[in-house]
Order: sequence, then C-alpha cells, then structure tokens
Amino acid sequence: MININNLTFGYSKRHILYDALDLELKEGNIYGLLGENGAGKSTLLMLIAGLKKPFDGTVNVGGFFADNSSPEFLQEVFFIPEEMTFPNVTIDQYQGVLAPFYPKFNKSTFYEMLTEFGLNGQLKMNNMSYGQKKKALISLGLASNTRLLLMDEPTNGLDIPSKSQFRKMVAKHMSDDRVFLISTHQVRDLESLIDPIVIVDNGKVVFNETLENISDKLLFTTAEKVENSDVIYTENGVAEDKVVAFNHSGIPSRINLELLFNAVLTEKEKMNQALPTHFIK
Ligand SMILES: Nc1ncnc2c1ncn2[C@@H]1O[C@H](COP(=O)(O)OP(=O)(O)OP(=O)(O)O)[C@@H](O)[C@H]1O
Repeated sequence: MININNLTFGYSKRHILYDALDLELKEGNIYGLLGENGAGKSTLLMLIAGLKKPFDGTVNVGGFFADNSSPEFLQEVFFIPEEMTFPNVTIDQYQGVLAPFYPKFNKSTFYEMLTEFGLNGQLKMNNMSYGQKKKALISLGLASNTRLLLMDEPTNGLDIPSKSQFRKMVAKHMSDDRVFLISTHQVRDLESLIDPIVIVDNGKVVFNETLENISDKLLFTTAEKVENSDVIYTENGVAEDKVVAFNHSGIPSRINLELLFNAVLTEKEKMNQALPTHFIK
C-alpha cells in the first residue's frame, strides 16, 4: 500500500539523511518504527505524509504520490506529530472543521474514544495538557478511518491507564485495508501491538521483519541457557545476562524489543546471518 522508491532527502544538500531508500509497507499491519535519536524517524513520517519533499525518488500511498498533496492523497492520510499546536477552539469545533476533510470520519467513534479518554467536546484544545491534546488527536486520527495513520511517539505524555487504553483502541481500529506506522522509543508501551518492526539507522532501513519471523529465527533468553557459539548479542543484567541467540529449534521465545533493537544496531553481521533477507541495502 505504501511504496517508497529510491527516496533521497536531507535538510541540506550537503547532509543527506536518506539516500536511495526503498521501503514497502503492507495493509493490515501496525508497523513499529524504531531508531536512535536523530536517526530520521520523524523525518520519514513527514516525508510519507507529504510534509517534506524528497530531493529524489517517490512516496506512493495507495496509488497517490505524497508530494503532490492531492485531495485523494490527503483524505487517506492522518499524521499525529510529536509536537502539537492547535487554534483556540473547543474539541467540538476542531472536530467540526477537521472531519469534512476525511470522508470516512466516524463521529460516534470519535466521541466514544474521547469519553473513554476522560475528555469532552467542550474542552478548549489550547488549554489542555500535553497528554490530553495527544488523546484528542489520537481519537481524531483513529476516527478518521484513513488508510494510513502515522503516529510519532503517540504514548509520550499518556498516563499509565491511558497507555493501555491506547493499545486497545489501536488494535480495535486496525483493519485489513489500513496501515498504522508508529514511531517510538517506548517499545514497552507498544509491545504486543507493533508488528512488523522497522529499524532505521544512518539513513537506511536496517531491519524490517515480522514478529513471527523474529521469534522463528532468534531466541531471547539468558546466557546460561544457550551455547556460547549461538550467542549473537549479550546484555549484562544484575541477576543474569540476557542474550539474543540463533534459534535452531524454531521454538518461539518472548521477544524483548529493547534487546532486539540493540542487537540489530551492534551485531549487524550476525543478525544478518540469522535473518538474511532483512537488511535492505
Ligand atoms: N528542521 C530541521 N532542520 C535541519 N535538520 C533537521 C531538522 N529536523 C531534523 N533535523 C535533523 O535530521 C536528523 C533526523 O531528525 P529526526 O527528527 O527525523 O530524527 P528522529 O529519529 O525522529 O529523532 P528523535 O528520536 O530524537 O525524535 C537529525 O540529525 C536532526 O538533527
């Protein structure tokens, strides 16, 4: 559904961030986009949303090119940025202005989510806390029913109960014809929700893999439970050393996304041996 081809972009011609990037995102998935600070996650979301223009290459969402900003493209894409600015209006008024841009917007779903998040339509967008603004925007995004929903650090600012509500809402509103792409550092907030996992590093997608394949090929365990020669990456713990190892048995283990992320960034060669097709360029 989303095809990024040969995309090149930088904030200046001398500092290229993405160089000939290719990436395909398929409908029916909630992609988790991970990467170190400054790796380019927010920039990639903005490029996909058509808010930045590539130097070269294309971003195609369901047949429409992002940088054309055609109505057909814009009505199918909703972007929840990390930093939000709103006019001095109530949630009701904001919804009233925004909804007509999204033909599949579901008003009753929106108000259900708003209530679930403990908000109401009379609240002024500007006067709400950061977390409350996030909740309002998440509700708008999910209710928009766009084919593509981009979320930049959506759980930042959410309190503990709201994080679990967020997970449930996202899972409920995912459908076979939608793609959700969630950039996050808070992998624990999104464990059991995001799948596949996409990792960007140095202007490249260095990992793009489903949880099924990850647990099929990799074992997440403790050092004493595996042969030394099978260990790919070790993280020293207080009680025990946690490891990512080759999974020869095919028996799945519980994936530790933090461990996976560190293994991908530090043990590229061995990770490439375990999941050979997944280092794109
Ligand atoms: N407006 C801008 N002008 C110039 N450089 C920028 C601008 N925005 C981002 N950058 C640079 O582009 C790179 C990627 O930034 P980006 O915000 O996309 O990273 P990120 O992965 O989202 O980071 P973080 O995890 O810290 O939010 C960084 O080196 C950053 O300094």
